[in-house]
Amino acid sequence: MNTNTVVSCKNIEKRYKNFELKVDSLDFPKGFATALIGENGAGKTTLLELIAGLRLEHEGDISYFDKYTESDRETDPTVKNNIGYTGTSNYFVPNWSLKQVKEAQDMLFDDFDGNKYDQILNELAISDPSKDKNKKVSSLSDGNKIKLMLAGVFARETNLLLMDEPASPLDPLMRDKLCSMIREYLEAGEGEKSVIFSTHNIADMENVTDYAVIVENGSIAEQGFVEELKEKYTYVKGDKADEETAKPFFYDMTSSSFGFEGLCLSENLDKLAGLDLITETPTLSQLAVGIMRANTKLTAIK
Ligand SMILES: Nc1ncnc2c1ncn2[C@@H]1O[C@H](COP(=O)(O)OP(=O)(O)OP(=O)(O)O)[C@@H](O)[C@H]1O
Repeated sequence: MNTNTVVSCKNIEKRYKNFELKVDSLDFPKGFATALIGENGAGKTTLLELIAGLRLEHEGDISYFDKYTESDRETDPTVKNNIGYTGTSNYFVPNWSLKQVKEAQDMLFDDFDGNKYDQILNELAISDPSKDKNKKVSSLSDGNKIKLMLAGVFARETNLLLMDEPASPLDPLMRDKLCSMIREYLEAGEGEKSVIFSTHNIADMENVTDYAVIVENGSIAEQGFVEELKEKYTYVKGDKADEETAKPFFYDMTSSSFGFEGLCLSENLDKLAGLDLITETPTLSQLAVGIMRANTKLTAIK
């Protein structure tokens, strides 16, 4: 698929004492929702924060909207104003009232739409703006603090949303609502708006994930449009008797006393001809877990 790029990462290296993120080339498609998926400590937050400009020191280059550099992101307000970011922890002052949170965002962002913000807070069932304006941020639950940040970014006129695990603290209904909000945001952008989010809630976010990037041990283990990945890999199940014959042609296999199952590269399926197997299109969860397990450095998981 030929697509434009909203964020392009080239030769990125970010080192900590016990960790290195190394990304040779990663282009996030413009007009789509991309999910960053990977085990704990894989480097998803590090990558998102490098893109958001919250961690500045690194090697390599990140470009935005096909033309802007990282230095443009810092100096040109049109770039910064075009990007919304939500992190895993609340960035509003705990002692602020909801009224102060709204005023601060109104002051910080020219494109902040107060009416839209109130409407989103209402839809997210966090507050009735006419009654709750004196409620303190600190009195909100973790999920409601995340909703406050989500309302803030969705109430702005941006072309790129970066969201670090937005679904984690949300209940299932609100995850569904978040998916709708992301879909509506993309549709309103008519190909110009993009979303990049990290998630461990793969099944809940599957229907809003167009492109997936699987991050493992600081590098990109796999990436692609979900529909293309579902063609590249096939989910295969078989009986115990065929396990040893099939194993060399599996990308990732788990076995029990009854049989085996796992991901196979579709191009290898002909090598399994003659075995009594069930083949299925993998779900995004099956794809992600299989790819994560095949690439993890945690031997206990293998
Ligand atoms: N400021 C820091 N100093 C040292 N090491 C760090 C720092 N920030 C992150 N790391 C390390 O970098 C690695 C990647 O962390 P990161 O938060 O990016 O992972 P993640 O994929 O977002 O994990 P999770 O799914 O648990 O949120 C971890 O080993 C972490 O300990």
